[in-house]
Amino acid sequence: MATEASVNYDRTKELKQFDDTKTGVKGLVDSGILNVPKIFIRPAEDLAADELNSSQKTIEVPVIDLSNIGDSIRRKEIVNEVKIASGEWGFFQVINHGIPLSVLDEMIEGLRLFNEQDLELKKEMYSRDSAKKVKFHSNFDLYTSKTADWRDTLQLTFLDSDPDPSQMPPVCRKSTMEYFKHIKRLGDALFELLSEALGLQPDHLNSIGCSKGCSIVTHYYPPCPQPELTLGVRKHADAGILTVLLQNHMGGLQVLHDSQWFDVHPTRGGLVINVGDLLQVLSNNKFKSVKHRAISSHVGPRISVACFFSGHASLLDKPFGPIKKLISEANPPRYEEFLLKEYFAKFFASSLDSKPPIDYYKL
Ligand SMILES: O=C(O)CCC(=O)C(=O)O
Ligand SMILES: [Fe+2]
Repeated sequence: MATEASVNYDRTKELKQFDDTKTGVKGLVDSGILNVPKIFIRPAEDLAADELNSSQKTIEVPVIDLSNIGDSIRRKEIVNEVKIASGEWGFFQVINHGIPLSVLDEMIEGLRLFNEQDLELKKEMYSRDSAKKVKFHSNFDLYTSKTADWRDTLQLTFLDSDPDPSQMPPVCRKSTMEYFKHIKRLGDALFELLSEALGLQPDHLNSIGCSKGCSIVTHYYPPCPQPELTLGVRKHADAGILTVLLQNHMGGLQVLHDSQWFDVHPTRGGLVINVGDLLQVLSNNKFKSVKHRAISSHVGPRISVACFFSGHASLLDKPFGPIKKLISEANPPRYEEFLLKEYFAKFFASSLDSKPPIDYYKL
């Protein structure tokens, strides 16, 4: 039954008003709001589901130490840990991955400066233009989702080239270029481990272009006056191949495991790795792409940097599906082949809370 409040609520108008400010969630917080606007409030059934999914946890998201990865005995152990974590959790953290702490800290600091700079400067970069490789906005799916998330995003997409420094916001240009260089190298190393964990040659995933082409999507989660009513990011699985995530010390990321939410505790110097839907497809369900979310908090900001490896742009027109070597009579394909171009078109036309595009290709 429509209540007086719902009759008087013009969601589209409120979304547009928020979008037109071009200053995102941080702009709202800076204006001194004390209540979360309705466009961000989660439906009552979502809030109730949280009660069911919270209980005492005695296990933790796996942490994998990559030191001595060149040692053949240690490497076998690491590959085995990656195999178990990718198959059971779809999530793990890596430590001693070779990226200096200063590079991680400077990346986070550059983003803090970007988000906390003069609002007028940020406004100039605010855009929803899909052709723009570098843009700032809040909620890529603002107009298609049921609930907006309490976060702002600076997105840097490079599917067919390396980043162009001249396109980067000056305040975080140097730190982002440096981070990108390191993350590409780590991506290659992770895809080698994942290939081995699937029983393939180490270069298999890299040779099909998995580590080429990535988007660096950075998030700024301002403090929230009523964190119990909204989320930093709704429950979703990542649509790409693999995500490497750097988070600051605030915490808030949670992963759904055995129908329960587990915190992914920030580990100093650690990076969170998660299997995306496309790696679940490539692995023919040997690896799991799992749902995760970020909760909001009275304190902040929380800052995170997701590097989405989604394959080189040249893969967009080629058939994509489970790796042939992983298919047998006993292990038939779980997905039909599809074009990544169509897959991503579906993803960008929908919202994080709608049917994931891989569901269209399940056999
Ligand atoms: O900020 C985080 O910790 C999670 C971000 C995330 O899941 C995403 O951007 O897909
Ligand atoms: Fe995600």
